[in-house]
Amino acid sequence: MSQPVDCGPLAHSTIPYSTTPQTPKPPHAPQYSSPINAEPLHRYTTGGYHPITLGSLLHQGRYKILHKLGWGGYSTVWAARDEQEGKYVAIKICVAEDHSNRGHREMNVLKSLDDAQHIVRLLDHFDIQGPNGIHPCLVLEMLGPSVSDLVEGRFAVGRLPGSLARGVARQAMMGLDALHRREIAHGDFHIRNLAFTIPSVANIPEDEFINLLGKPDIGYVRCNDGGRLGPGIPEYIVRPANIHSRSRPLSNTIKIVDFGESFPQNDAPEMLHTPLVVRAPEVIIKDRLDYRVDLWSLGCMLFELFVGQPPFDSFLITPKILVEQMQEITNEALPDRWVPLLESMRGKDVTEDGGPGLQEWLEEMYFDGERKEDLSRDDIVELGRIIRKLLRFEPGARASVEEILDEPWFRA
Ligand SMILES: Nc1ncnc2c1ncn2[C@@H]1O[C@H](COP(=O)(O)OP(=O)(O)OP(=O)(O)O)[C@@H](O)[C@H]1O
Repeated sequence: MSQPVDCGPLAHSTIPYSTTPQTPKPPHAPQYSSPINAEPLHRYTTGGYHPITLGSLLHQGRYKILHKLGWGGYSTVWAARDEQEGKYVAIKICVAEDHSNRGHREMNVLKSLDDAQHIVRLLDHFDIQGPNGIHPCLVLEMLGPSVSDLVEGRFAVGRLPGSLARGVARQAMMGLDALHRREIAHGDFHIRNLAFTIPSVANIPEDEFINLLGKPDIGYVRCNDGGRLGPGIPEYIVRPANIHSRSRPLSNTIKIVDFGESFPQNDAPEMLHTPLVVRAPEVIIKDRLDYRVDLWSLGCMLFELFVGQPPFDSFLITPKILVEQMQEITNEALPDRWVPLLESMRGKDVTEDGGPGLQEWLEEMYFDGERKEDLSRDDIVELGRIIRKLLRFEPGARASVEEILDEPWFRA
């Protein structure tokens, strides 16, 4: 009898872009609560997040924490003033797991990409020791909202105008091409990991900078049984700054962020935590991985950038159904070596109802009659042809980023 295949973290299959904390949520009632809903409090534990307060000084007093910019499954990210250089930066304080391999991996990759265009700049790095362990800290250039935050915050139609989408796609591909030329894979390539740059805030006074981000909104943490907070628990949770509000000027430049899943070509991991909607089929099937996982994700990203939603639906789906959806949309047979692996996966079969192919699906989604359409049918046909070159099951059959960048449609 065939063995079921462990398909990795399925917990986030219900939410398209959720992150994957490595420590499972405790089964019992939460011990702590805060009126501000941000990073999960149960992750403030040994190996988890570092508790921090506004005004803290890090790295021998060089960086002063002023606001929170965001959080992910592996870090909290803070706006800080570099007192030495008189400028504002983002500090990504990673979790302390295994002395955070992920944080160090991200740091090493960014160090090797110092001169690459469309990649977030690493300005400095250091470790801090706290009650939950030793945390790698990455000092990054401060960026603005992600592409998806911008769409949510400023484009009621749920997608970018076609010309902006084309510019974003081109820049994302230039950044990815720079990575691939250095034989590095991103491993987590999607529109949430593309962020717009912001106009320089280098020389403004601290109170003006805080005004720009909005006064921090904090919610005190309390112990649900009325007891005292443990040593690794923060005094309060800060609501991330709303940097995508309409009033703030933005540039048209984007950069790729979040290199925590990146890997060099000669040291591929066995598993990646890319969100299920953009996860390459070889990751789901558990075949060998290499940088070409990014090419599949790029195909999904292009679809989502122009259409406003990803091509595959991962809502309450099993990996097996997702691969079957991929087969339907790409209209491709699975590589022979994957067939037994797919068969052995848990999950019920879908009925053979012959759903739409990629081109049909793209047109149906783009010309849905509800959203502004500023690209022509010819544009969408071209886009479909390009995406088709990326959404190929065999990694070796996928077009390189360079080839896609060279497409006349992207050079127009
Ligand atoms: N350089 C930056 N400038 C401004 N904000 C940033 C920057 N880097 C990260 N952020 C904010 O912090 C959030 C978390 O960052 P990031 O995705 O890198 O963390 P992570 O812990 O690796 O997350 P994930 O679980 O998504 O892998 C981002 O969604 C973004 O809102």
